Amino acid sequence: MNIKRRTAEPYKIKSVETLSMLSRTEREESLKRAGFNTFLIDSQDVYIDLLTDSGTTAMSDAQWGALMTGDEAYAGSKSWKQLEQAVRDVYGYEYVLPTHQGRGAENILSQLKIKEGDFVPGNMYFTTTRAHQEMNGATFVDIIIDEAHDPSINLPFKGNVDLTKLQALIDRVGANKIPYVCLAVTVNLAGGQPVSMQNMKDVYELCQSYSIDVMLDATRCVENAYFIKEREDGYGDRTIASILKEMLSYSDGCTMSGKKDCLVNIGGFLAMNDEELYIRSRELVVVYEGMPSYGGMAGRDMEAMAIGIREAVDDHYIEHRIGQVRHLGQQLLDAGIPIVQPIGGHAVFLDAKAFLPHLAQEKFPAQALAAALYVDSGVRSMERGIVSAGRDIQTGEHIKPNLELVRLTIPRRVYTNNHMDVVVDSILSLYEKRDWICGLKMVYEPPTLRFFNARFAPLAESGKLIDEENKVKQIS
Ligand SMILES: Cc1ncc(COP(=O)(O)O)c(C=O)c1O
Ligand SMILES: N[C@@H](Cc1ccc(O)cc1)C(=O)O
Repeated sequence: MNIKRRTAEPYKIKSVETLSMLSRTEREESLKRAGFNTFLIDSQDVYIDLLTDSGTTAMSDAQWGALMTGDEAYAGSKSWKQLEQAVRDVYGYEYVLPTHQGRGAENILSQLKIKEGDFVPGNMYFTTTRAHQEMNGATFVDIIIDEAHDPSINLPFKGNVDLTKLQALIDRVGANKIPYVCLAVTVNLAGGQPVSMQNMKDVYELCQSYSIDVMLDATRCVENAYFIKEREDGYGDRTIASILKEMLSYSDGCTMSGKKDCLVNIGGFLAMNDEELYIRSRELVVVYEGMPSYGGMAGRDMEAMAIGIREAVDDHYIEHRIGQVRHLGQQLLDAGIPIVQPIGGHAVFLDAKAFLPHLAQEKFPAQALAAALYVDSGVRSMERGIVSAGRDIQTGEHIKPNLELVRLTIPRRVYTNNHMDVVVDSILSLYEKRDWICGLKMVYEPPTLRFFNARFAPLAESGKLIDEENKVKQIS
């Protein structure tokens, strides 16, 4: 008999947190209070929280144990030494500075490197990263391959940079107007898509020939390493740790949100090999974050992060992590639900344009779908479409991204595959009722990073987001 052997979690559960299970009416009320924005729903009203994989990790017993050993000294904390050493060992950069989270590092890097009128190329934008670049006077330029903007194209390395786009930008504006290339591994908004080792090498070589730095957004770099092991020739027998080290060697430094691939609930860092940049960054760390020996983190947080950095490169951990995301995504694909392909590293992304073709993009289909999913089952997801893209800084018009997505983001080591199955069932049932889901109008719009706090209302006259009783087919 040909038995397909299954695998299970490479950990067992030592402590549990009870989930709240509201009635549908209670969820409808909660959503209304939240202005139909899943960011504004109280977490106690959520059953399965797939809003983000950021800071939502379950820590290991070793990490919890280490909290007690945290050195809370204002200066020279020994916990900082542990963290610094872990970054040096696992990531390979010479200089490290702690920050309270990823955007703390983005702030410092952008302030130091960007001058008014500069251009920062990147493989698709990320909200906070672009906000810091723009606040410092730069224009973000997207240099990701075109295919990344099409949810249905299946490519192994859909996060790759199009080198002709990078070369064209250098030719157009000149290398001296490009302070650095911001290379994300993986690419969050493209669907958690990886960059190949070859592409990282090529970008680095091209940049070196023009003395342009390559600064990684290393937030999900371990997930990227896994895809290289799985998909790129010559890496199948290598450890994740060695692939990761090689990846980062094709860069001059990185910003890191420790809340993802460092397996902790808070923290981040800025790392680099250039001593001069390090000294200047240290000056800003004391202004914005705290002493360079804690940077906004408690000593106990740094102890936990030092351990998380090493745990994340365990081959069994990462194989299960990516496997769980696929467990969710593959069932949706098999059932014909439109999702971004291939399935990425940290999340499954529903293609809201294809799910709700009756809603024009100005009616916020991804926002409406995320809200409808919450009503259906208490599963919280996140809009990643026109609301997240914001407005063009020049024209003030909505930026209309090709990708209008709902992100189902899987926290690390938190949920079981049974939870994933519940999510699948809810999405399948919603797909059957999709015609009855109406669009939204934005009734409050904050000026920056609007998706966090914006408020919406249903466009349907009934005021109902899903009119199941009357089965009213919604048209745009
Ligand atoms: C790709 C990427 N870069 C940067 C950040 C910023 O990190 P943080 O949330 O820790 O500030 C995030 C998440 O916010 C992210 O997903
Ligand atoms: N980086 C986290 C938290 C976050 C969410 C949305 C943002 O636009 C910014 C930050 C995430 O991607 O989930």
